[in-house]
Amino acid sequence: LNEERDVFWDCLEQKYSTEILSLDPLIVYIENFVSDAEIDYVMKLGDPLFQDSQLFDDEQVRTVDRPYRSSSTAFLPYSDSLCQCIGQRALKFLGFVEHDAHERLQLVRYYPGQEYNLHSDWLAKPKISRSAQDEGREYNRLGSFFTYLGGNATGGETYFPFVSGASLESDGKKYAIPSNGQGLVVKPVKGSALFWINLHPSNGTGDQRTFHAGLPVLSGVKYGMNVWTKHYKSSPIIGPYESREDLHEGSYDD
Ligand SMILES: O=C(O)CCC(=O)C(=O)O
Ligand SMILES: [Fe+2]
Repeated sequence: LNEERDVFWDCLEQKYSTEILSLDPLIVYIENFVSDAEIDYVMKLGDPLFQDSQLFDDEQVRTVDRPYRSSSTAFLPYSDSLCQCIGQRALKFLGFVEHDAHERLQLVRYYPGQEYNLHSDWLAKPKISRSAQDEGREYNRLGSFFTYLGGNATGGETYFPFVSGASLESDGKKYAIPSNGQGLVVKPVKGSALFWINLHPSNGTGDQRTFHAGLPVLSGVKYGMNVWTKHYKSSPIIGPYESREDLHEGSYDD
């Protein structure tokens, strides 16, 4: 039944390319962040695990809030070898930015009419980690990697209303200025990812300008994948950064 789970992936180097869409807050477009084979695999892995997407309320309790967030979510097992490769790829991307650990990978799925209204990925109160290696430590979500996994959706762009728009030279295939002229919309192109920094580097508080939405899917289905990286309270956000190797194993379940 679960034969996919027994596949062991060696971490292959993935050749991706990057473009900066916004410097402050930092938003980077990453083309080819995951391969088609990786997408096929995580979609099969996640397929039986989808449940109604949840939100955190003010007390950090998970709740379902439709229609605010009407999609489905599948948490992927941290122990899976490909999930670990993708997680390490994300952490390596961070370079001199704190990259001790990330939350469990999660898939999101939107059917027509489904959306995720305006929200921040950072949390108003720090989260308390429940993972084995950093249990009890307070953290917030420093980096967001949102990867588009395909599904032939129309609509379903990711919308940042408070970020300066894309260059007028952009052809609109990857990202564009929305029709109202305000902000940035990024199209769900299979294999591409959007990376941004959620917290103010100076003090670790949430950056309001990173509020964003997953716009309603008009037709087809949209799949995405979240990888959120952690900033521990009282750690420096920007290096020179020496990562703690002992934290690289077994971080999951947040
Ligand atoms: O669906 C999107 O385009 C964005 C999803 C998102 O922001 C999230 O899952 O936190
Ligand atoms: Fe988000």
